[in-house]
Amino acid sequence: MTKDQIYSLPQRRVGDFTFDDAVADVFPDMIARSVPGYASILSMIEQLSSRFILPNTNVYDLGCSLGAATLLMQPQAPPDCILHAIDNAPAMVERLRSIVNAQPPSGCRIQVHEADICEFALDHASFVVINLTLQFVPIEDRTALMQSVFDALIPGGALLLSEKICFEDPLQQALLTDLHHDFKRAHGYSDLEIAQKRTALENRLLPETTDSHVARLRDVGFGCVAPWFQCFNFVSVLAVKSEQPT
Ligand SMILES: C[S@@+](CC[C@H](N)C(=O)[O-])C[C@H]1O[C@@H](n2cnc3c(N)ncnc32)[C@H](O)[C@@H]1O
Ligand SMILES: O=C(O)C(=O)C[C@]1(C(=O)O)C=C[C@@H](O)C=C1
Repeated sequence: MTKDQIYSLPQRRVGDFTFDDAVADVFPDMIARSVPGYASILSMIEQLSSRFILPNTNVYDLGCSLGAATLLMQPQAPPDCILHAIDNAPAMVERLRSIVNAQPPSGCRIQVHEADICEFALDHASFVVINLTLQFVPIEDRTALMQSVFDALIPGGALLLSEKICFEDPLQQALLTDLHHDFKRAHGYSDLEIAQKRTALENRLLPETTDSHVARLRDVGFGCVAPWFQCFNFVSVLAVKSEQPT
C-alpha cells in the first residue's frame, strides 16, 4: 500500500481537496489513517449486505472510490444481482475498472460508472451504500439524492450512510476534532499534514450533525433510521424502508 505523503511538505497555497491521481494512488492508506472506525464500518457493510441484498435486485455503492465496499458486498450478492459502483472521479473509476477486470469472474456482475451520483437514475434496489460521500455533495442537493435513494429501494430495502459529522455544542466540536487529530497523529501524520489537509477540505467536505442526517432520512420516508456506529466525529446510520407504505 503506497503511503500518503500528499501534505507532508509545506505548500505555499493549499488548494481545495480533489480526488485526483495523487489521491487515488494513496487512497487506501489515506482513508485507513484518516477515518477512525473505517475498517469496522466496512466489515459491517459486508455483514449488512448479506442480510439486505435480495435476488434479482440492484445494489449501489455511491461514491465508491476504489471499491472497498463494492468488493466486500459482491460475494454476498446472488449472481442475478447487479452491483453498481459509481464515482465521478476519473482517477478512481479508472483504477477500480482495472481492479474489477483483474478479478476472476465469479459472483454477481459489477458495473463501474463514471457519473455524478446526483444525476444517476437508481432503480429496484435492495441495498444502497453511501460511505463518506454525501459530505462532498452540496448541502442543497442532499435531500433530493436521499429521496431518489428512498424511491429506488424496494420495501424492506436499506441504506447505509456514513459521514464525518459536526456538533452544535462548540465544546463537543472542539473535543471531537482534537480526538480525531490525535488519531491521525497516532497513525503517523504530522501536525503540518493535519493542518494542510484540514485547509484543503474546508470548503469541500461540509459535515452536518447526526440529528440533521437522521431528520433528512425520516423526512424522505425511511420508517426506521438507526445510527449504529460513532467514532469521534464519524458516524454511520442504517435506514430501512418499511415493508408497508406509511
Ligand atoms: C471518501 S471517498 C468514499 C470512500 C469509499 N466509499 C469507501 O468506502 O472506500 C468519497 C468519494 O466520493 C466521490 N464523489 C464525491 N462527490 C461525488 C458525486 N457527486 N458523484 C459521484 N462521486 C462523488 C469522490 O470522487 C470520492 O471517490
Ligand atoms: O482526513 C480527514 O479529515 C477526513 O475527513 C477523512 C476523509 C473523509 O472523511 O472523506 C477525507 C478525505 C479522504 O477522502 C479520506 C477521508
